[in-house]
Amino acid sequence: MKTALTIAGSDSSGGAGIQADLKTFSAHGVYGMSVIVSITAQNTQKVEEVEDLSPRIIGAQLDAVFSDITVDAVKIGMVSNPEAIRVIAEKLIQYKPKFIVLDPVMVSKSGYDLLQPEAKNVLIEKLLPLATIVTPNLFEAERLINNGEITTIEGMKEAAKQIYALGPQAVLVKGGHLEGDAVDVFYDGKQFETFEEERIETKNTHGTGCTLSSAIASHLAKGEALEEAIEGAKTYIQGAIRHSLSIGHGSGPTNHFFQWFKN
Ligand SMILES: Nc1ncnc2c1ncn2[C@@H]1O[C@H](COP(=O)(O)OP(=O)(O)OP(=O)(O)O)[C@@H](O)[C@H]1O
Ligand SMILES: Cc1ncc(COP(=O)(O)O)c(N)n1
Repeated sequence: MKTALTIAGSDSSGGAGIQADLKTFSAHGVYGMSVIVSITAQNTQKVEEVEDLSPRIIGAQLDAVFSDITVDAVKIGMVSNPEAIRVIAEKLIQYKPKFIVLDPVMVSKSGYDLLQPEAKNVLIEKLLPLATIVTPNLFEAERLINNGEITTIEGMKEAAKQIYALGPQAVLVKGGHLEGDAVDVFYDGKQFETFEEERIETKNTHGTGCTLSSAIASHLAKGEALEEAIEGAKTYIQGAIRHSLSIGHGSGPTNHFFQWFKN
């Protein structure tokens, strides 16, 4: 069985973060493992509190996994602070996993900062160059390049190019927050490709970015080429949003088992 590792924050409500990633890996038939960077007390309405784990225990989790198990793909989500980012980068350079999908999580859908402001430049410097692909949403893409608001597909293409110049092997700028269809723009330094699905009208989009990035990691772990992996992940996220769950009083989670259990 192929394996994937998520390095991210825990979401107590199970809709985003580590929990969404592990459910996504399972739904793809990939064996999931986790390195927890931070613990959030959150639900579908808000993030109440965040507590970061020490760089020491983050490093120890990474050593424990990589020293024993072959990791076919890594997904990185919420990394919270500069010290955590530094130890993650150091260990990834040491262990050299074949694929790294970096979701540069900055702010929760409910508006809480999940990346400390001073950590942004460390993420750019230390993690972007290690990424097989980085998957910012519009807000994150704007913050990565500090070049104004992105409001069009052309703007997403320009942003993808500028983010590519920061060192990742490829970029997928997600258009979930744009008007109209859900269009994501891919750039790998050679060509652009757009991945398009019909927009689904729902408030239940908690964890969509986490789900998409771990679905890409799952497909890469199974040996698919990058564009094929994105295509597969985009089909998956569409089903997971279409059958998303009205759990809680706020923005409900994606449904990872929609093939078997439609809500
Ligand atoms: N309402 C929707 N209908 C269809 N696809 C959507 C919808 N909202 C988001 N998507 C898709 O879901 C994926 C995640 O995009 P989004 O821009 O929401 O990421 P995100 O903001 O990082 O997510 P989150 O922070 O909630 O985890 C993208 O492929 C996007 O196109
Ligand atoms: C631990 C963790 N990681 C990521 C997100 C982003 O997801 P969303 O933007 O849907 O709130 C989150 N809320 N919590």
